[in-house]
Amino acid sequence: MSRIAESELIINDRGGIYHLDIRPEELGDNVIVVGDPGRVPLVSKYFDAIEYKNQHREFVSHTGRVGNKKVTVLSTGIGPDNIDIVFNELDALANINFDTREINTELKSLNIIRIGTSGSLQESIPVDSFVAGTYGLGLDNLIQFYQKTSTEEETAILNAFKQHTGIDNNLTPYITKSGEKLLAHFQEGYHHGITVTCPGFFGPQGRILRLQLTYPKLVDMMTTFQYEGNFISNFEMETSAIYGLGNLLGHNCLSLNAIIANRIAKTFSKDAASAMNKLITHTLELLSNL
Ligand SMILES: O=P(O)(O)O[C@H]1O[C@H](CO)[C@@H](O)[C@H]1O
Ligand SMILES: O=c1cc[nH]c(=O)[nH]1
Repeated sequence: MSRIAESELIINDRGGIYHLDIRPEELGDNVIVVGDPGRVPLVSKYFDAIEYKNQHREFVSHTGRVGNKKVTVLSTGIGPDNIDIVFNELDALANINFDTREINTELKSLNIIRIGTSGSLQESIPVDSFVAGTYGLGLDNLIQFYQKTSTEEETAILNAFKQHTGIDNNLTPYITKSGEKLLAHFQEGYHHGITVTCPGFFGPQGRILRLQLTYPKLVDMMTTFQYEGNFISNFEMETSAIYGLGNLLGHNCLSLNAIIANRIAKTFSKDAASAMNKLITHTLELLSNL
């Protein structure tokens, strides 16, 4: 097994990984990722005990116990580029020996659940409701840097999406299925649909303030997309990268989002904090019983 060099796997003075500043023994097998660093204590306040707290840049993490489960809640910041850092470093903590710098012979699969906020692309999915993403469809280009293979089902949905939207070669969308084992637990109380990930909040999500858009019809095209029972429920800025990298690395991933904006009804939640609190408590309850 070859040794990974100091420039590739960067370990700081206290034995923590470079960006996350977490040590291998400080990571739970169950990881909740949230975009907003301020959301980390809103999750960990429901832990039965907190054992570790770390912070470096936007990556705040608390690790503790929920029932008999060791759980880490970690903020990712915004966007697929941050997910590249978070997922490679989480996987290194789980699957690389920090003393020998070699990949472990037995690989660990983490349960990784995103608890995020999102915009709805269907009038029937109102603000303050919850979506569990069946697939992550990326309009970002992160996965193009990795050797990804796709299932026939993923390829068929992606081809139908490209045909329906008439998207040009400047965009290279990709799609990955959610972790089915986790999704099976998040049924009642959740809408299910494809979560689209955009590499921006404004232009890529069709918002116009002062700049005109290259793809002004993209939101409409996403709303009307249908393929063999699959449709696009919502969009945000991390899920495609979470499902894409999580799948390549062998982790079980699920993206849960509280809808705070409905882009079709043009409404915005009046109490997003309550919706988020409900999603957090429900997720922890289900996680503790997995
Ligand atoms: O609330 P979080 O988890 O950050 O998620 C959503 O909110 C941010 C944009 O406001 C993006 O990160 C988007 O994915
Ligand atoms: O519309 C929205 C709401 C939350 N997060 C997003 O990325 N978009």
